[in-house]
Amino acid sequence: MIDIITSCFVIYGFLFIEFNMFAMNLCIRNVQLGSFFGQGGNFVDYRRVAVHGGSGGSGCVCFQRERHLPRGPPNGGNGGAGGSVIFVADKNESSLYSIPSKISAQSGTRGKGKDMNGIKGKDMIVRVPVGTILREIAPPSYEFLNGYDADSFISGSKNRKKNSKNVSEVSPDLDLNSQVNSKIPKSALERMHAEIEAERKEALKTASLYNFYPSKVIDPQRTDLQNLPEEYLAYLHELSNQAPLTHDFDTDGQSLSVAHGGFGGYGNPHFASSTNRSPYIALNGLPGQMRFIELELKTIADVGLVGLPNVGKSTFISAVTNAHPEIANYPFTTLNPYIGTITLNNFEKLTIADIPGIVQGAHMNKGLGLSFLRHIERSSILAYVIDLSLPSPWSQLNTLRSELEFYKPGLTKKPSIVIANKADLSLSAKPNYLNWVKFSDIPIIPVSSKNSKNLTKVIHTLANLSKTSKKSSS
Ligand SMILES: Nc1nc2c(ncn2[C@@H]2O[C@H](COP(=O)(O)OP(=O)(O)OP(=O)(O)O)[C@@H](O)[C@H]2O)c(=O)[nH]1
Ligand SMILES: [Mg+2]
Repeated sequence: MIDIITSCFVIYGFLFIEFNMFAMNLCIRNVQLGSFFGQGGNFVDYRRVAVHGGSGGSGCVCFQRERHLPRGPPNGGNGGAGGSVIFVADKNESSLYSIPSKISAQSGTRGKGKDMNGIKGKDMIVRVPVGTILREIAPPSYEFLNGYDADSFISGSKNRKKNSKNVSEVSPDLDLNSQVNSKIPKSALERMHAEIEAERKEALKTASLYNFYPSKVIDPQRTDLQNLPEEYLAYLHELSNQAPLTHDFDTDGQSLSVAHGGFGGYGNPHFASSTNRSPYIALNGLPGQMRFIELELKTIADVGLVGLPNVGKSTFISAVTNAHPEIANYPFTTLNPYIGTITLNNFEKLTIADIPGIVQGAHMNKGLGLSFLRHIERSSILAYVIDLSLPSPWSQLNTLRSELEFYKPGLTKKPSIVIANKADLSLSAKPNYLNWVKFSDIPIIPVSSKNSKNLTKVIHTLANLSKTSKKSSS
């Protein structure tokens, strides 16, 4: 049991410092991200966050005292539990921009006399867009930060630093023994002193879970110190053995408690027994869970529009849905994804995602790179928007397909169509189309998004494809 307690405190002591450093580091990163996304509004689709449940309040040591009752029964209240950090998927959110880099829930307050229990800490509710994927990551390492020395924060933290890369890698037994063994001196007397010191430290660690009445001296030999309540031990065990978390917030209203609040300590009535009717001990509250997570927003739309820059993707989505991204005659007008919705004749909804343009070599970070493809990765249908007025328009499709395959092999296997846009623009548009349909392996629909020509045909085709893919997946 002492091992569990020791490991908890070692891990949590260190993680607390990691937690603050992590948040500090993210502040630096966010400034950089902010300037990048400054041009395209407040859109952020990736965040790393440190999450901390509130600590539990301590139990109280107190006795009923009245004029006629000089030695009354114990009446110290229990500490309030810490609040939890709860993530909720919200369809009204569209970006991770407002998620802070460090999220903590409120701590519980301590218990008071007259059986007054502490107040439970408030839960912290964090709203994330539907389509957010949450993954737990290892606590970060800060060796790259100049001048940061973990040892200056915790005395004797060398072993912890070595084991800090992954919580699950930390073995409490190993850690403790290596600390003790490394200090074993040579002479018998010194060895005995070291053993006594190690025992005393262990006893104090156990004792640190307790809240003693101030005038009482801590006696590490007390056997009642070992009788910790089951639920308290279960929580300590949970803290040191928490399983890594992954979650996909794919429906509106879905919620997940990411960091539980700490256990509130019991007041002294909990320790009253037939042999000890005036217990002078209570339990301290326990720290809340701590996790380091990454959030990645992968939009969930039925149809993903993919195309080179300036081919008319935004013009198309503006013409058929309620979304109105900026349209202009230069490349990279759109810098963030936009989601538009069409209500079909049967009142079903079809969502379409418009993303920034992709250029040849985007997988080598040309243009805006390929990271925006995460927003069409989960679409069941792909619609390639092609500028039909340019010579050999099919080469645009080849470029797009090869870039999509670079991003995620097999992505182009989804049901697809070509929206051959700007069919009104040049005389070559018609012959281009007639040549292409002869060998194309996917349907091509010539349209003019600007003049709203032939758009109903596109909507019907997309609606049918969506219906078939929904049927085959159910
Ligand atoms: N003639 C004609 N022009 C079009 C058509 N569709 C779009 N355009 C024009 O093409 C230009 C680019 O349109 P956008 O919708 O901004 O293109 P985009 O693909 O979203 O561009 P990026 O966001 O930069 O990737 C604008 O000047 C539009 O008016 C069309 O069907 N016919
Ligand atoms: Mg655009």
